Amino acid sequence: MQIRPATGQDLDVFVDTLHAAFGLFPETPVDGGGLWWSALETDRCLLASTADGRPVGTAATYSFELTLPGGAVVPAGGLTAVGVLPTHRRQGVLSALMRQHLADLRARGESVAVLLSSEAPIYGRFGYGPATYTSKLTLTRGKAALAVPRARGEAPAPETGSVEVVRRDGCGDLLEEVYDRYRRTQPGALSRPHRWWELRAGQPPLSPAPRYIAVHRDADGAPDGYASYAVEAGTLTVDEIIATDDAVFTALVRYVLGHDLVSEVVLRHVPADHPLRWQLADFRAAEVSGVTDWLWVRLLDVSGALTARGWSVDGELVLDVDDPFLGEQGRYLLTVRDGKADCAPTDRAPDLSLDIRDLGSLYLGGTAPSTLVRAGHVTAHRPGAAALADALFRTERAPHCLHWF
Ligand SMILES: CC(=O)SCCNC(=O)CCNC(=O)[C@H](O)C(C)(C)COP(=O)(O)OP(=O)(O)OC[C@H]1O[C@@H](n2cnc3c(N)ncnc32)[C@H](O)[C@@H]1OP(=O)(O)O
Repeated sequence: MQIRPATGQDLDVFVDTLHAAFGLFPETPVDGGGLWWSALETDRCLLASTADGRPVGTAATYSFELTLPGGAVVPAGGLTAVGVLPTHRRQGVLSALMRQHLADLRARGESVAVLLSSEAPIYGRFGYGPATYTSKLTLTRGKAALAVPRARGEAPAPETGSVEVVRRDGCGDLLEEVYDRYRRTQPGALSRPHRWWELRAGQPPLSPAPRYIAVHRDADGAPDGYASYAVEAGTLTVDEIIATDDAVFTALVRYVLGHDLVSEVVLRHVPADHPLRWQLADFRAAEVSGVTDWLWVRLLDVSGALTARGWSVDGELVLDVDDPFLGEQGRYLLTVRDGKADCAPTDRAPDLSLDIRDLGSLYLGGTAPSTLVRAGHVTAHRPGAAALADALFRTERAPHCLHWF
């Protein structure tokens, strides 16, 4: 078997091989991912072939940026389009593709790798762990009134913004601009490269599927949020609400809840810790379902990655990190002062021992170290070590990613 980078001439073969691996036909419905393959970066596609040149496996990488806790934005190679023909499975084709993929990322200096996993058991062995989570909220419209805010102290700011409804095709660059502003403030969010918007590649509102867009504007008329939605058989389904602050999110929820001839509003992709349920007059008017992992993270440079993110409390922690797939092992002293970390090799006794996949799960603050200690994945070597790690890794808001790739 050989692994080689694809060329522009290989694109049809690449896409055909991938579709055969999934048992799909190339006419992917627009709602299922739009013209996803048109956004592939050919120079970051890998083809695995048999000795006689027959293609049997594929993998591709997107050049994303990932927002970290603290607001830093770093390059992150997004693995996608992984497929091995049913006739060649469980013979090590994916393992060979992964070795090449991770080596390519390191050669480019990317210290964080990400993916969305079709099946949860596949990628842990390659060092990836689930790092962000998402859920679906179903609101029974008749019960789901928003309550009057009841915080003491300052009166809530009066709503000065406005909402305008446009069709997706009439939005121009507005969605791209608003999304880009939002993703820079949301840990766990990925960039959506300009090509994706240009080519209408991805799930709605990127895809050509028809959608209405409720655009929120601030008091000066500048767009600061949107909701992409469609109504069918009395259910209004929101693909995504992108809001540059919580008040804009609430205003867009108020808009969709006010839609006539709708009995149910479904919000796809709501972060696990979202305050919306607390804003309803009836806490049970929102049913949470489909809670699932979304973005998986793999670190390729432990020190580089840990020093890139921001931290909210001071402290010191010694981490013993094992990376079985790459055959690496390291012990690091993480020292956090004033929001920044220093991370250096050490021979001090470890506080926690963990696999690189677990560090990927902790990295964005979406998984508590104590949860993985209790699950038996991470070893805490002294009392209080897990609580200290919880305090260090915790972020003010859960990381969240709603980009599909
Ligand atoms: C980021 C993305 O693109 S996600 C999309 C992934 N693709 C798909 O789901 C399409 C359908 N599935 C496939 O094409 C293939 O089954 C793949 C790509 C998941 C796996 O490819 P293979 O070449 O069979 O994997 P490979 O032989 O390298 O397996 C390595 C190890 O992972 C295990 N493994 C591979 N796939 C799975 C799976 N779906 N579930 C559980 N274990 C798995 C193998 O058993 C093997 O374990 P071992 O080392 O203990 O023997």
